[in-house]
Amino acid sequence: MKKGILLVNLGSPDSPNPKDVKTYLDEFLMDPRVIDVPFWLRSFIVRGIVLNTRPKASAAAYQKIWWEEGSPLIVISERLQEKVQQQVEMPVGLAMRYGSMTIKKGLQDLVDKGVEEVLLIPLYPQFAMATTETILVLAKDIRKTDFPNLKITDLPAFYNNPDYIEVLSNSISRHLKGKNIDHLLFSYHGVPERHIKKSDITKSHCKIDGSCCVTASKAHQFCYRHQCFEVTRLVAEKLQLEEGKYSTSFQSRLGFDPWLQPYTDRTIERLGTQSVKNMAVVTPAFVSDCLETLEEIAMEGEEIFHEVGGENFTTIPCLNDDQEWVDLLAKWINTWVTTETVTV
Ligand SMILES: C=CC1=C(C)c2cc3[nH]c(cc4nc(cc5[nH]c(cc1n2)c(C)c5CCC(=O)O)C(CCC(=O)O)=C4C)c(C)c3C=C
Ligand SMILES: [Fe+2]
Ligand SMILES: [Fe+2]
Repeated sequence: MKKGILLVNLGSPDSPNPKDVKTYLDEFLMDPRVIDVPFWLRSFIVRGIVLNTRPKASAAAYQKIWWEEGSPLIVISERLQEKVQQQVEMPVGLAMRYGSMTIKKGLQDLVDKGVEEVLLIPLYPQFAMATTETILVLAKDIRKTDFPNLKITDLPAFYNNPDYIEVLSNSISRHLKGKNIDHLLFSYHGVPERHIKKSDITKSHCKIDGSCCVTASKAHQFCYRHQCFEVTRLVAEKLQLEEGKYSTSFQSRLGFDPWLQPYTDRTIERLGTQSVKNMAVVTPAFVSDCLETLEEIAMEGEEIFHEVGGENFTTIPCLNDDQEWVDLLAKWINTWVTTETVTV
């Protein structure tokens, strides 16, 4: 069977103009795994409220980070795709969950090249229903309706894979070389607390208290919160970070429901106020730089830090098309080719 790879990332608007941003946000926020309330309520919230104001504000933010070649997230994902393609002997495609580069087109391109078996790689280290799950569910629906003979296997969340932790740790070390950092903040994209409870396969483990995420449970296979704290713990161990000199927070909350805490903006403010002068932020929920890293952290985060007296603020780039990251993806792909299984 001829094999192929489909890398899948989140997606971006076609342009940073309010009209394109609105189209993109409509598709994104109407996804029942992103805003997980009944359709009528989601329509009311998204189409009746959010889309009346947010596209203009989001477009202004996108305009600050947009590159000549396009959206950073898309351009970086394309660079990654090209580099992975150079390392493996089967077609490597790229698709986005939202926007014009659809999963259907990505699968069609592979099928047109004679591919019969696809390894789908969601470009997220941690599992979340708003990211990995929505990709897998959509890909399976598309397979059923359009490509019934195509075999699809997916790469599971790789948050605790030792090679991934090493690549991430090496990248952090490289970007902090020669810098004197008082505090390293691991900032992950937030999700509503409700999402964590919904993904709990035991239905009783995740209480989002101080202990559930550090108490072993099979719920952790799908617990975004646990997986984020694990990345921090494993990287801190690898880099021998001193207790108290690093912490975890969650960014990009939207709406009024409780989201995972502590919140990144308040954490940066607190650290700056508590006399941290030199801080760095790493964002391991994203493998490609995007609006959330380039604007929310590198611009807004830095501004908050300086306002409260902080001096040096370093935003560590995502893995992007880092050669060690490319090599690791190629290693996972080649393992799948030779063993027919994917375990990370
Ligand atoms: C209820 C809303 C949202 C949930 C839940 C959510 C989860 C989530 N998102 C990412 C990764 C990215 N999100 C990005 C942008 C973005 N996210 C939301 C909302 C939710 N995300 C919105 C409305 C937006 C658009 C921008 C804005 O208006 O604020 C991006 C950047 C995309 C880009 O084009 O650069 C990424 C990447 C993860 C990993 C995640 C859950 C774990
Ligand atoms: Fe998001
Ligand atoms: Fe947990």
